[in-house]
Amino acid sequence: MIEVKDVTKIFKTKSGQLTAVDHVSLSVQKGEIFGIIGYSGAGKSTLIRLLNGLEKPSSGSVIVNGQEISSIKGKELRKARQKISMIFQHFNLLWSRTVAENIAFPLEIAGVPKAEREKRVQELIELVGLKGRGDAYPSQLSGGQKQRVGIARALANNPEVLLCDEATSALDPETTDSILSLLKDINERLGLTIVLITHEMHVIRKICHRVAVMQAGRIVEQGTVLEVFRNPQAEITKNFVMQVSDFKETKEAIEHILKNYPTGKIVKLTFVGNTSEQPVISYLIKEFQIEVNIVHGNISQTANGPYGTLIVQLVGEQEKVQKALDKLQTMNIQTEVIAND
Ligand SMILES: Nc1ncnc2c1ncn2[C@@H]1O[C@H](COP(=O)(O)OP(=O)(O)OP(=O)(O)O)[C@@H](O)[C@H]1O
Repeated sequence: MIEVKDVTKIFKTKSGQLTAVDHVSLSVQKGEIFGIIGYSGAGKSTLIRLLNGLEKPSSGSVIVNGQEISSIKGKELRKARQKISMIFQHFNLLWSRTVAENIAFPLEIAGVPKAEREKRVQELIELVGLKGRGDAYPSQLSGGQKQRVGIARALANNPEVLLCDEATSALDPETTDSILSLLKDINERLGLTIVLITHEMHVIRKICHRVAVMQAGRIVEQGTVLEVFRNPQAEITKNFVMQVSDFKETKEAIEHILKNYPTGKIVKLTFVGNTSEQPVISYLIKEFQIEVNIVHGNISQTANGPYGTLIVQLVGEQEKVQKALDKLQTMNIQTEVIAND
């Protein structure tokens, strides 16, 4: 659905040339939710603007829905853009228009007749959960409701792709979750391809199928969300994964247990998919006659399935502890020894 091939974007600034996007390649499948995560200045906004032709690459090509967005312009580009919608962090609503009139706006531009427009607006209002609020003005809505209007407006012309530029960054955590659920629901119901940019790993974990991590204009890592969570490679990715893993608590818990139980091995176990539901602890105790103390545990749901980490202290004869670790590997549970006695 989307092919970004070796794209570089260089801006000319007063202080010289600035490479915002640096030899980026990625592909997004139809119906997928693809997340791009990075800190401020990583080049995410520039990359997403390249996807709808708001920016032109300095080199490389961008193909969306079979059309080379990077080389078309004028009327042809405007037409292609109707199928590539976007929602924004600050919603970008028209403040003097009602909810219904905001949603109708892209339909007016596309020349849809009035009766058809009104019908479509009502459908969209219901789809995003704003029934009864059609006559309200944006200033009368909460942040979450404003973003729902943004989503309805973006869906008006039945796009193939929805681009989300930090769409939940201005919202509180609960509202963020409700907007993410709405996006996931729309993705599933309409088969809409979604590309989102964010600096929050929570957003990636909650709805994305695949993720690319961006740093200084480059993609330093990409893969399924489950794989990246389980086995982050780059330092920056490890930091992002830590955002959602209560690491501080874990560190304190490990220090506490090391002080109180200075024997045994402290091991981090990582489970994915079905392995997260196996009765591992009781199995280890029974099978290897070792003591297993739980230090910390956490299971998260991702769009690719559950993923969990468990930090345990294993105490017992060294040989038995080693056998238990070997066995865990064969059960597709990743083990990492954090501290030895
Ligand atoms: N039109 C422009 N002209 C000059 N420099 C630009 C332009 N747009 C972006 N940049 C620069 O390109 C780099 C990447 O910016 P970009 O906005 O794409 O990053 P980002 O990851 O989206 O960060 P943020 O979330 O802060 O917007 C930054 O150094 C920025 O200053």
